[in-house]
Amino acid sequence: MSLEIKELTKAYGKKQVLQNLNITVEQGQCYCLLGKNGVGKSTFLNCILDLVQPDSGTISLFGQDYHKDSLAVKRNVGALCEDNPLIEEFTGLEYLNFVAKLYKLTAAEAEERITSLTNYFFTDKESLHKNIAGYSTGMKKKVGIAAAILHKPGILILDEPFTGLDPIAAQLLVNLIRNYSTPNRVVLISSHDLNYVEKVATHIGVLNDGQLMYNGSVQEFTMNGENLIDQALFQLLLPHHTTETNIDWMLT
Ligand SMILES: Nc1ncnc2c1ncn2[C@@H]1O[C@H](COP(=O)(O)OP(=O)(O)OP(=O)(O)O)[C@@H](O)[C@H]1O
Repeated sequence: MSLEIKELTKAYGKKQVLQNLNITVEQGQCYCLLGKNGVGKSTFLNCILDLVQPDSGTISLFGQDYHKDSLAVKRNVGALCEDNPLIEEFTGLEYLNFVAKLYKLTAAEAEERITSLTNYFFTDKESLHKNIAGYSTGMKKKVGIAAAILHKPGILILDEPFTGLDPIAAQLLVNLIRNYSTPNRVVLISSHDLNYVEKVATHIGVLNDGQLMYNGSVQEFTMNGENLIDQALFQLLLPHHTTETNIDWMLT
């Protein structure tokens, strides 16, 4: 068992966001968490990353939990957070080298991995010598993704990884995620980009009202490919969606 979340509960003030969530993601799986805006996907991922303190519940990664040895757990996790915090005064290369040092990569490892990842994602190498502050959203995202996998973490957590990427970069990321999902690793993604989710997910979780409305394989979710993921998701969520306001004024 690789990533095991039991009875996870989180409220912000009176707003109950997660209620007794139970999720297990096994090695080799790419688990994609779906759900409407504000349903708690980032909160859930941030609890796993120890960035948000849950009210109750346990989180165990490869049998270890944060209470026993938080550094050992964090060494084995790579993350792209939704707000993708980088050090904007650094150039892209400086930032990636800084992250490589944090993870104690050797100079040779850092050189090899940073060169290959930047060659993979960036056609404009010049930009990597410029400050991140001047990067576009997509360029920042590529740096954030490269930083997340530089140390080859056993658990890779990506919050909205496709948002802001151009179609070519998004397809490169699809290929990278597929290659990264080896039988000994866990990949956990939150995304609204169902076309890309379709290409990488082995398992799906649908969060709604603090709980999982679906938690299982893609095959079962799509009825062995009879539905696309977006059709299956609409069927699940639309009955729970109310539109109280009409917008007919726009028609005239
Ligand atoms: N630090 C915070 N303090 C108070 N409320 C918060 C905080 N962070 C998130 N929330 C609230 O918790 C709920 C879940 O937010 P969260 O960002 O986890 O949702 P999400 O599913 O990731 O949304 P989206 O798909 O729009 O990114 C929202 O109602 C949000 O307003």
